[in-house]
This record gives sequence, structure tokens and C-alpha cells, in this order.
Amino acid sequence: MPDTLKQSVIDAGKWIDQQGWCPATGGNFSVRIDAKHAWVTASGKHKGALTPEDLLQVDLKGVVIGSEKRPSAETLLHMALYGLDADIGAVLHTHSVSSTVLSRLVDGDVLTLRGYEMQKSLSGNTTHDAEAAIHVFDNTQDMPELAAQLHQRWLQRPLQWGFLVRGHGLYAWGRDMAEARRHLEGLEFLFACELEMIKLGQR
Ligand SMILES: CSC[C@@H](O)[C@@H](O)C(=O)COP(=O)(O)O
Ligand SMILES: [Zn+2]
Repeated sequence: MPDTLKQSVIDAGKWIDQQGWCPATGGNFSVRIDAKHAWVTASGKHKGALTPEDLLQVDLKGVVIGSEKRPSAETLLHMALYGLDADIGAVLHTHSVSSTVLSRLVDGDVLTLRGYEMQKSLSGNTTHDAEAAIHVFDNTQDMPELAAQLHQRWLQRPLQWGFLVRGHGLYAWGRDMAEARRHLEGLEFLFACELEMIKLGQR
């Protein structure tokens, strides 16, 4: 019987690849299995051509169960999110041009989106007339350090929908894969709009 959770990751990878949001072997994805485990993409795979064998079962500490393959280099960030919020069911990390460039142009730790109808694609938002805060973290190859920073900011106030890593990309999540995809698509649209505004000198 096909594993529908694994298939949801494979399908997301094909769609994300079609959007051009995961060039080369960039990006990584996961879906929650239960309270303490998730399927995470193996490291170094092209995310548009994943197979069921490219999905590795991992625990909250990022330890792989039942495979010798290497999990994503960023597994710890996925597992940190599952540990921080029991309602998170899927996480999608992408390397789009918009998220990579915009994250480098943001001064400080937060990108504030306001005035866009498409903010309503982010769960809980009912109007363009509110502010949506997207946190930005400096890039590092030190995943335990990045996971610790995420933990620290989350304790001040839980993050919503996604966060940016400067010059690197976007992490988006949702209660399930469908919501994670919607948040990813909504955020990518909003980032593209913000970049256009900057190019037009409106920021
Ligand atoms: C093209 S290298 C990108 C990696 O360094 C990393 O940022 C990434 O997103 C993919 O890493 P992976 O280990 O394949 O999950
Ligand atoms: Zn990455």
C-alpha cells in the first residue's frame, strides 16, 4: 500500500520544483508521523525527483531510524519545529530567489508584511489591514545554534507560518501538508510583492 505521508512529500517536491523554488539540491521537506517522529528528506537529493526511499524516519533529536542514509543537513530545524508546536504537521524549506534576496534586504530580525490581501492566505489572518511578522535569522552552518536561536525567539512569542534565513531561504509550515503548501505559496507571493516594492523605491 502506498504511504500517503511519504507521497505528500514527493508531490510537494514536484510542485515546488515546478515553481523554481528549490534549484539544484537546495531545500528539504518533512511530514510528521507521530508525536516524536517525522519523515525527512535525505541529504543531497534533487527535491523535484524524490522517491519513497529518499524519505528517512527521524526522531525529535534528528536521529535516523532504520536507515544508513544521511538525513537533510537541516533536519534539526525541522525537528525543532515539531518539538516546539505539537500542531505542526509538515515543514517545507525552499531556496527561492525572492526569499533569498529579500531576506538580505531586511534590517533587523523581523520582516513586517502589511497591506496585502494575500496575507489572508496565512492562517488566522482575516484582513489586509493587520501586520504579519516573519522572523529573520542570520544564516549559519551550525544547525544546533540555529535551532537554539529559534527556540529562544519562540519562547518570547511563538512564530507563525514561517521564517527566513538570511541569504538562504524560507521555512514554512502548517498543520498538515496542504496548509504548509498554502503558507509557502502565500509567503512566496508576498515576498515577491515586497521585492517589487523595493525595486520601485517604495520601501
Ligand atoms: C545546494 S546546497 C543547500 C544546502 O546547504 C541546504 O541549505 C539545503 O537546503 C539542502 O540540504 P540537504 O542536506 O539536501 O537537505
Ligand atoms: Zn537550505
